[in-house]
Amino acid sequence: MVAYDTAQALLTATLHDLLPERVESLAPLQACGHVLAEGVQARTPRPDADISAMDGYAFRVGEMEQAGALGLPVQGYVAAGTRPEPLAPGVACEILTGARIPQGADAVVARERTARVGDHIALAEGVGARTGMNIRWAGEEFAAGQCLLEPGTVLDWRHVPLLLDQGRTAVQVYSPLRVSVLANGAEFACQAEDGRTELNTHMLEAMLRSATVQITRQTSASDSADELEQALRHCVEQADVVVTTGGISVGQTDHVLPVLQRMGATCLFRRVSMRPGKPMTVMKLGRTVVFCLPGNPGAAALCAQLFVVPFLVALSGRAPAMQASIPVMGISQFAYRSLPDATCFLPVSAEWDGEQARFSLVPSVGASDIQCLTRAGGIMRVDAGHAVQVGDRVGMLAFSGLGL
Ligand SMILES: Nc1nc2c(c(=O)[nH]1)N[C@H]1C(S)=C(S)[C@@H](COP(=O)(O)OP(=O)(O)OC[C@H]3O[C@@H](n4cnc5c(N)ncnc54)[C@H](O)[C@@H]3O)O[C@H]1N2
Ligand code: MOO
Repeated sequence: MVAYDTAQALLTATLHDLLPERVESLAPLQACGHVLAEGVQARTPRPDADISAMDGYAFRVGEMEQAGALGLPVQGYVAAGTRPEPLAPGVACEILTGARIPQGADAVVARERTARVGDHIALAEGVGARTGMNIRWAGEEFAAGQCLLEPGTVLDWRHVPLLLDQGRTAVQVYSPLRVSVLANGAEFACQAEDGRTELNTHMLEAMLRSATVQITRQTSASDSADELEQALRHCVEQADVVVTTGGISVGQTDHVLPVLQRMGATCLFRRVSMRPGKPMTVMKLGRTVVFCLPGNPGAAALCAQLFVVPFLVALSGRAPAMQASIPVMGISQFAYRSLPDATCFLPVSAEWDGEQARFSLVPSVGASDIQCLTRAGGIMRVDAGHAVQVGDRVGMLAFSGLGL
C-alpha cells in the first residue's frame, strides 16, 4: 500500500523513462495529428528578403517625387524566383508580386495607380509615394532564431506551411498512443444467470479518446484465469498502455494481478491509501504500463481521472509533466473530515457566485455510484487526517477527458 502522492510520483518517474522512446521523425504532412516533440526555431526569417506586395513598379521615392508628372524611365523587369540587379539611378523597374525588391528601390506602386508617359512611368494623379510602400520587409513576419512552435503542440494543417517554409522535411513527433481497455467479470457474459451491463470500458473509451490516442476495447466475460491471460496478452501486444477494470480485489475470481504476475509483470505500486480506489494498482510488463482500476464504476472513473488521464496527456507529449494536481480554487460549502489513514476524494459540484467558485458535496452511495458523476463537476481531495470546514478555501480537480 502506498500513499496517493507516492503513487503519482512513481508514475511520473515511469513517464520520464518512457517518453524519449516514443519519439519518431515524420514529414510535416504525415506529422499532422501527432504531438510535436521538439521546439521549432526559425532558421530563416520570413520573408527571407524584401519582397514586393504588388504587381507594379519599384523606384526610389526621392527620384519619383523629383520626376513629378514626367515620371521615371522603366528599365528591367523582376518576377518571383529571380535575383534582380541593383536598381540603376534615376529609373524605375517593373516588378511582380512576390519578387525581390532590387537593391536601391525603397517603394513599389501598384500598376493601376500609375500613368504611362511614353516609355516613362509616373504616379497617377492624386497618388503619393512613401518609403516602404507595398514592400514586405525581410523578417517582418518573424526573425531568424524566433521560437515558432513549442513542444507539445498538436500539429494540424496550419503548421504544415510553416514547417515547409523553414525547409523542414522531417519533424520530431511522439507516436500516437495505443491504449487497450479490458473489462473482466463473468457477470458480463450474455449467458450469465444474473447478467450485468458492462459499463466501464465504454466510459473509459469516452473519457480517453482523442486525436492522439487510439483505443481498443475488450471484455473477458468469464471467471477463467486462462481466458483472462489470453485477453491480457492480446491487449499488451497491441498497446502502449493497458487499462483493466475489476478483478483486482481479494475474491476468488479476482485474477488480474496474479495473471499479470505470471506473465512476468512487475509491480509499480499495489493498493493506494485513498478512498475510493484503494485497490488501485499499476504494473509494468516490458515497456507496457498496465493500470488496474477497481471494478466499481464510480471508483474506476475517479481512478481514471486521477491517474490515467494525466498520465496519457503527459505520455502523448502534450504536457511537460503530469498535471493531476492543478485544481480550480474556491470556497467549500460543506464540512468534511477525512479518514486518519487515507486521502479521501469527494464528488463535488461547483457554482460561480460572481466572485468565486463555491463547492458543494454531491451525495454518493459509494464507489459503485454512477449517478453522482453526472451531478459533479470534479473531485475534491481531503488529505488523511485533515478536515474541511465551511468557508475554507479549497481546490477542485475538474473532470476532464483527453481533449484533442
Ligand atoms: N474482502 C475485500 N473485499 C473487497 C475489498 C477489500 O479490500 N477486501 N475492496 C472493495 C473495494 S474498495 C472495491 S473497489 C472492490 C474492487 O474489486 P474489483 O476491482 O475486484 O472489482 P470486481 O469485484 O470485479 O467488481 C466490483 C463491482 O463492480 C462491478 N463492475 C466490475 N467491472 C465492471 C464493468 N466493467 N462495468 C460495470 N460494472 C463493473 C462488478 O459487477 C461488481 O459489482 O472490491 C471490494 N471488495
Ligand atoms: O476503493 Mo473501492 O474502489 O471504494 O470501491
